Amino acid sequence: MSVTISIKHALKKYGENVIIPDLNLDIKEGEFFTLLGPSGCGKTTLLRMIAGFNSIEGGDFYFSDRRINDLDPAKRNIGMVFQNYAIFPHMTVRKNVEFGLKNKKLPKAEIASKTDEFMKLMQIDQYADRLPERLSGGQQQRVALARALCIQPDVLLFDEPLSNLDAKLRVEMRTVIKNIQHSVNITTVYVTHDQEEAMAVSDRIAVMKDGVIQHVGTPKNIYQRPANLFVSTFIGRSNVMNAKLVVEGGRTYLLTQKGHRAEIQNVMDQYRQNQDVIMSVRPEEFLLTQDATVDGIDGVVDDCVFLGLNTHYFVHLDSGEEVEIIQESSIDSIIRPGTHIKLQLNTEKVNVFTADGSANILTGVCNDCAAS
Ligand SMILES: Nc1ncnc2c1ncn2[C@@H]1O[C@H](COP(=O)(O)OP(=O)(O)OP(=O)(O)O)[C@@H](O)[C@H]1O
Repeated sequence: MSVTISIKHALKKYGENVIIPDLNLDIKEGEFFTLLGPSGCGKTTLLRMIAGFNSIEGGDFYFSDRRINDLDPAKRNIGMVFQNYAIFPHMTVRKNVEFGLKNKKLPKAEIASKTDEFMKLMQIDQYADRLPERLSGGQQQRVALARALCIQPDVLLFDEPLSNLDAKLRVEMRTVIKNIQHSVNITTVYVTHDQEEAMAVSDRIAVMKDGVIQHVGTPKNIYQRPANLFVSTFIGRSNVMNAKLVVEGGRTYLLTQKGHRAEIQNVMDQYRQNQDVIMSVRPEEFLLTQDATVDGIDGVVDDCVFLGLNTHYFVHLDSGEEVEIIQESSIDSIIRPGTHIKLQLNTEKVNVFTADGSANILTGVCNDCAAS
């Protein structure tokens, strides 16, 4: 049976160092939930608190209605696939998979049938009698996954499970993990620092920094309406520029450094006032034209990189700012370095933050964090 995970006011310290000051989080039943953030932000620490391997200095952890703070890790019914939680090298694939079932002291026939079932599910049944050293990295992770799944856990925990694999296998294995998770529907917490991996597998993502959750939302919401400047620059690429918000006659405009003005509709009421802001634009969201009569931001192409489907332009704006623009490639319209161009802002696609970067001032930020 799958469970919800609820974390209320979690506090974690190592000695005097506060790693997680006050964290609140609600994970839904059957959800694929990812903790994403830069190295050292506390993802593994939080995962290990959920697993029961780390002490909890404050707060409450629940699996559904059951408080688990003092529950022994072995009694939490958790399946784990950790980067350094390697499968046993001296045991065959079959013995590795049946390990958890033996610990549960299930009848022999049930152990054999469940082991077969999960080796088949993970497509490793043909290697049942091999030792792990004769398997590829991807196959070894399939063994780890089969071992985690066959005990029918309430919760699955993954800590950077793909980081030892090469790029191609990482992409293949993340699809395997996502599909298996959806078919077994077990509440899953997945730790990674790779934002593309997080976007590819997750139902929802929590972006963390310094032990504090910055934004909880679907991959699409986090990408399109990041809650603050940190999230905007950590997830995907963003061009960040200084701008001013100008309110005139009931209308709101974004004024860029060289005086270009574009009307913006979706500013939250409490922020609708003249103020310095930071504007962030995804490289694919600029409209770039060579038409000098268009009302746009002036710049000169410094470099262009043709990458097949897309062409990347590096543009020097008259304000001194540098931006990257991605356009779909078209054989006859590659713009050469040195060309004067105009950039138009699609104000529905830009994000605008307070001058300190701490908040997105546009509507549409959906922060599902319990603490917010
Ligand atoms: N056993 C420990 N004793 C003291 N400090 C620790 C211990 N484990 C982790 N830390 C510190 O806690 C902070 C968070 O570490 P944690 O491993 O949770 O980060 P992370 O986000 O998972 O990073 P990474 O992606 O590099 O694994 C780091 O500053 C780390 O140095």
